[in-house]
Amino acid sequence: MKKVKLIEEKDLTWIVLNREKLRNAIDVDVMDQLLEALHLAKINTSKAVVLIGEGNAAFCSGGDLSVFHELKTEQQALGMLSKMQNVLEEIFYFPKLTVSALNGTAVGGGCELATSCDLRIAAPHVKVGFIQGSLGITTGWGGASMLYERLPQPVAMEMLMTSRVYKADEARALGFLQGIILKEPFIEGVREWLAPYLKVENGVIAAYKHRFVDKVSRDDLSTRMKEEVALCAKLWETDEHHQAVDAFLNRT
Ligand SMILES: CCCC(=O)SCCNC(=O)CCNC(=O)[C@H](O)C(C)(C)COP(=O)(O)OP(=O)(O)OC[C@H]1O[C@@H](n2cnc3c(N)ncnc32)[C@H](O)[C@@H]1OP(=O)(O)O
Repeated sequence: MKKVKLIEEKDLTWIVLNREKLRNAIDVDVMDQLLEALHLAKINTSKAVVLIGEGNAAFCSGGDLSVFHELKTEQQALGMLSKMQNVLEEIFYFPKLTVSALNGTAVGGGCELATSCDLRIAAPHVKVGFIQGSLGITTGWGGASMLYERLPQPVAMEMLMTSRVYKADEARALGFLQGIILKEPFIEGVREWLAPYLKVENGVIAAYKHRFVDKVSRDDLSTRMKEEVALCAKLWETDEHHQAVDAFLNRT
């Protein structure tokens, strides 16, 4: 079974993280399959891409700790972190509208993934949090550099430094989320919320997207993300990080 599903419709391409039992955690296969799905979404005729997770418990629980826990050293971590940085960059500069539809909780790298999209919308039960700090690391996929592009600096700093987990309405008030989807089923609510964006032609969406990404130099953002990834890789090999992950994996 594919770990990432692609559903192509006329106006929307849905990219679905398909690991419900592991709360849609991201391993190396998911990274490869995300890139593949993005490539197909780029060349089809849809206007927007929606990232979503299977089930309603989690949008994405971040990196797959059951496998990434095997990465012990800075160098080992760097390879994995850089690979996902590349995926996030692809999404940030994607030539169509990109939306993270949070049908469940987004924590750690799951929040970084959501940040790479132009817009974030969520079901009311959802929680979001850059919890990396509580695991003795920082954002490792370049998510902080992107968050500083998306939110006012004090708000981004609060979310990152406190490692707090926010309820959906709190995240909406901070501006991290642009909408709360009350309608059920969630997917229908997402379609309804996005409908006004999809009334215009592809060229209009592409043009306005271009105006935004044009002002964020790719070289500059990429350099900042690489520095962020390298710093996270350093923290990755500390005892504090390994002990925190052990505690999660061995909880009773
Ligand atoms: C590498 C880049 C940086 C990062 O992403 S660091 C952040 C890593 N992520 C985390 O620490 C989040 C860990 N997960 C959680 O806090 C919770 O599972 C979460 C997402 C709030 C969902 O809670 P619940 O709905 O109560 O589900 P649960 O805890 O019982 O989990 C169900 C099964 O999924 C597993 N799982 C959840 N998140 C995972 C992850 N990131 N990697 C690997 N396995 C993960 C969890 O161990 C459990 O497995 P099992 O059913 O006990 O075998």
